Amino acid sequence: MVKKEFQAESKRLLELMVNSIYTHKEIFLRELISNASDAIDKIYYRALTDENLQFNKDDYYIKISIDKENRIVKISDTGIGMTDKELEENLGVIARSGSLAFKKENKAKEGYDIIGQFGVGFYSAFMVADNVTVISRALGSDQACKWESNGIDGYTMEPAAKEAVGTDVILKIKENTEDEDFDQFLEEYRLKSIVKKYSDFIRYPIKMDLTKSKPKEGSEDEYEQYTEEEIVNSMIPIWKKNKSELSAEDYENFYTEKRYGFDKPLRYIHISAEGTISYKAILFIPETIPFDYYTKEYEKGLELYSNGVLIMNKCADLLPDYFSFVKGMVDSEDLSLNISREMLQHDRQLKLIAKNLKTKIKNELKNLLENDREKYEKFYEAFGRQLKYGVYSDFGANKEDLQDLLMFYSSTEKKMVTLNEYVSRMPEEQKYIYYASGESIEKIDKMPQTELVADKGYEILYFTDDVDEFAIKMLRQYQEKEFKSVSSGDLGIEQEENDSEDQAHQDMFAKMKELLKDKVTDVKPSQRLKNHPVCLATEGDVTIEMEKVLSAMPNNPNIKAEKVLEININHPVFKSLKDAYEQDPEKLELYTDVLYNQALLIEGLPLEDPVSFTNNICKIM
Ligand SMILES: Nc1ncnc2c1ncn2[C@@H]1O[C@H](COP(=O)(O)OP(=O)(O)OP(=O)(O)O)[C@@H](O)[C@H]1O
Repeated sequence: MVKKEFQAESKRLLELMVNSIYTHKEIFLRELISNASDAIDKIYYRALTDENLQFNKDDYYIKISIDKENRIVKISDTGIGMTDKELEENLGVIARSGSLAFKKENKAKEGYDIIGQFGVGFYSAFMVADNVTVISRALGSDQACKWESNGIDGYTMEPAAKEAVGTDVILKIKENTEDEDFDQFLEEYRLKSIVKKYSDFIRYPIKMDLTKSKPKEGSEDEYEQYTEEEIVNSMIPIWKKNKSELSAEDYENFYTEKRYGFDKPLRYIHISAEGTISYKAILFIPETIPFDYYTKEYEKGLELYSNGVLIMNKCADLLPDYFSFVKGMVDSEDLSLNISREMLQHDRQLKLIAKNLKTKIKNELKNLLENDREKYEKFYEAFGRQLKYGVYSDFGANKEDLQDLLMFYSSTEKKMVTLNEYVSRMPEEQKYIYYASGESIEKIDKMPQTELVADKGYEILYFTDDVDEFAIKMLRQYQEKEFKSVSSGDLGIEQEENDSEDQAHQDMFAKMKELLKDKVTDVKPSQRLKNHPVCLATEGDVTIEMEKVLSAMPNNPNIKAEKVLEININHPVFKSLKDAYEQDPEKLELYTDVLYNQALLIEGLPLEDPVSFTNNICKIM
C-alpha cells in the first residue's frame, strides 16, 4: 500500500468540504453521477473510432446501492475507468476548471462561496462522507486499483480486484451531528428524489434497488417486502420535453448539471423549431461573466447534438462572436452524426440554425431591455462590452442588429440610457449626439470640454470603455443623427461671434503655435470653455482617447490625434498671457508651456518633460 499526501491546494479544498456548512450537501450525488456519465461517454466516443470496441447501450449504466447498516452508499458505473496513474492524477490533484477559478478566488473564506460558485466535482463527496474509497478498473486493463481517503491527511493506493471495467465510488456516510442529519443520505426515497431533481436527463440509466411491498401470497391483509431494481431517471433530455412541463428550476438545474456556468442563468430560451429546418435548443444568458471571458482562453460555442447524441462540445459556428457569452445546446435530427468539423462549417442546415439563433437571442435581449430594465442593465454591465466589439468588428457589418442594444451613461439622466432614448429627447435645434470620452464617469464630469454642450442643456453620453469610440466611429450615426465628440473642432453649436476681438488675438495665438512647434496643429480662442482656462480639442478622425487606446496596443501603430490648444479668452489667465505677449516674450514662452502641459494633464496624457514643467511652475510662483 502506498500512502500519499494531497497537494496543498487540494488539501485546502478538502478542508472546506469536510467542514462545509453548505446547505445543499445533496449535490454530492449530482457530481458523482455526472462523473460516472462522463466516464460512460468516454467509452461511447472511443467506440465511434475504434473498430474493436462495440458500444452496446444496454451494458452501460450507473447504479446506486445503499447499505444502511454499515452507512455505505456506493455509486458504480460501467464507464471507462481509471488506471492507477489516472486515479492519482485525477483525485490527488486539483486540475479542474472550477478549481482553477477557486485558485484565483482563494481569498474566499467560507466553503459556501466556493461550492456555490464553482461546483467542486468529486471532492464534494467529503461533505457527506468521512471516508471515500474508489475502486476502478480502466478499459483495456485486467488489474484494478483502490484509492482511499478520509479527506484529511492524504490517501492510500493499492491494487484491487474488480470484475468488470468501470468505477465504484464508495462513501462511508458521516454520523449525524447535533445540527446535521446525514442519515437522510442512506434513505432510498431521499436519494431517488435527489437523482430526479438533478440528474433526471442523464442519458444512461441510473439504477437503484428499491424496497417495495406486496400482499403476501395466500393472505389478504399481510404484506411482505421485496426489492426490485428500477431505473430512477427518465433519461428524456430536457430539451425534448414540452415547455409547459418544465419549470424555471428545471432549466436552472440543467444549466448547473451541464456546467454551463457556476452562476444562475439570467434568462433562458427554449426553442422548438419546425419547418425548413427542425431543431430544438435551450440557450442561456449567464448572469455573471465567466472568469476567463475577456481572455483568449475563452471558447465560445454551443453543444451540438444529432437526435439526442452529442456530436460536439463547443460548436463555435452556431454563435456570432458578439453573442459569445450565450451557453446552451442545439439538437437537430437533420444533422448527420458522422459529420466532421470541417464539413460542419459549410453545412447549410447549420448555417440556417445559426442565423435563426442569432435572431432569437437578439429578440430575447430586446425583450429584456424593454420589459426588465434592471436585469438588462445587469446583463449589460457584464457583456455590454462584447456587444460594442460586435458593432466595431467585421467593418460594422452587424451594427444594425446591435445598435438598439447599446447603452451609455448619460450626463443629464445620471444613468444608463439607450441611443433611442437619447435621440427621442433631443431638442429640435440639436444637430448631433454628443459624447465625451474618459476613464471614468467622475473624470468626465470634470472635463472642461463638456462645458459649452452642458451649458446648452444638451445631454452627453459618457464613453468609459476603450472600445466605445471605435464602435461609434463604425456606427457613424443613429436615426440619421451623427455622433460628435465634445472635444471635436466644430461642435455645431451657434455662438455669438466676436470676430474683431478674435482677430486682435490672432498674432498672439500664431506666436504660441510657433512656440509649441508640432505638438499642436493650432492654438485658438475657445468657444466651448466657460470656467476652465485651457483645454485640448481635436481635429480629424482620431480623438485623444483613441490615441491613448492605440498607443497602449502591443504593436503601437503610433497614430496621434491632431490636437488644438484652446484658450478661454474670458478667463483671468488670458489677461496675463496678453500682457506677457505685449511686454515679455520669455514670459509668454513660459506661460504657453505651462498651459499646454496643464491641458495634457487634464486629458490624462503623459507630460513630455515633467521636470521642466514643475520648474516652470516654480518660476511663476
Ligand atoms: N467515475 C469516474 N470514472 C472515470 N473517471 C472519473 C470518475 N470520476 C472522476 N473521474 C476523473 O477524475 C477527474 C476529476 O473529477 P472531478 O469531479 O473532481 O472534476 P471534473 O469532473 O473533471 O470537473 P467538474 O466536476 O468541474 O466537471 C475527472 O475529470 C475524470 O477524469
